[in-house]
Amino acid sequence: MIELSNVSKTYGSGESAVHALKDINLHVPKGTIHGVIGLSGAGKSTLIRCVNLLERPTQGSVTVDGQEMMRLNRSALNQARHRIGMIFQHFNLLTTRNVFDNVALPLELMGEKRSAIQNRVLPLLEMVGLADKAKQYPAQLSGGQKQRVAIARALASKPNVLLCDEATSALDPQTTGSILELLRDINRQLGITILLITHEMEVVKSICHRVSLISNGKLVEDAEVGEFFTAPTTTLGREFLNDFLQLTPPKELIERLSDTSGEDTHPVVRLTFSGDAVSTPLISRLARECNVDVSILQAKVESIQDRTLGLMIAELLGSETQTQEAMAYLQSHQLNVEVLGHVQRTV
Ligand SMILES: Nc1ncnc2c1ncn2[C@@H]1O[C@H](COP(=O)(O)OP(=O)(O)OP(=O)(O)O)[C@@H](O)[C@H]1O
Repeated sequence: MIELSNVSKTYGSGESAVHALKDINLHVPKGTIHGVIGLSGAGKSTLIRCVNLLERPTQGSVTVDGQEMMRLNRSALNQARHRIGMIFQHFNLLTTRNVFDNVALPLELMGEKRSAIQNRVLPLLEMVGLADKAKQYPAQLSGGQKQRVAIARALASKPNVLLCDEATSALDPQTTGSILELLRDINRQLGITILLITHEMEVVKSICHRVSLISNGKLVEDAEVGEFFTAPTTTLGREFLNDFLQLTPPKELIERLSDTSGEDTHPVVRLTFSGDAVSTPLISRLARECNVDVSILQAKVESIQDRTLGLMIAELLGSETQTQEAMAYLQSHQLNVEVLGHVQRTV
């Protein structure tokens, strides 16, 4: 449904040029929800705005629903944009128009008759749960309600793609949850393909089927959500995951950690495991087969879509050779083992 091929975007030129997107390839199949996550300044907004040509790529091609967007003339581009809805972090509602008239706006611009507008807007307001707010003005609404109006407005022209630019970033967690639920319903009931950008893993976990990680203008990971949460392939991906899971060693331990290993130290490791490994008694086997004791500092199990993810921070207690063997043993059982550092032996 959405295809970006070798898309690059450079702002400015010469010494002040900013290469916001570098050779991006992205495929979002029809009916799916695809998240693009990245740090501030990574290029997320630029990427999503290239889909409906609010930003024109410097290079590459953008295809939406079979139409090559950069080849369209002005009027064909306008037509194509009717099929691509968009919502924004700060809602972008017209403050002088009431809820009904905000939702009606795209239909008015398309030259629809008042009766057709009435027939379209009222069911949309029902759908987003704001049928009783039609006459209210944006200033009288909460953030979540404003975003619902923006969603209804984005759906007014019956798009088959919805672009969400940090749509929940200005909302509290509970309201975020209800907006994400609405987006999921829209995807399921209307079959609308959704491309969203976010810096929040929670958003990706809640509704996305697939996710791409963008860093410094490049797509560095592209995976099913369950795969990304259980086995990110880049350091940045792991950082996002660790921040999300809040699995960081206690402060006292961080202060004691050193990079240097030796016979008088033992390693502190972060273990991530999924699938069969979650239900396998690996820790007791480690004691039996490698003669290494495990002191668990933190542990949790998370459900990510259809997968279970286990996480643990632990000290491995044994000689240097034994702990090396233990780590190799864990890796051979598909655990991701990350050495956080080494602490002086106290036992
Ligand atoms: N109109 C512009 N002119 C010049 N540079 C720009 C413009 N828009 C964005 N940039 C630059 O392009 C890079 C990517 O910006 P972009 O807004 O796409 O990132 P982002 O990931 O959406 O960031 P954030 O999460 O902070 O919104 C940044 O270095 C930014 O300063």
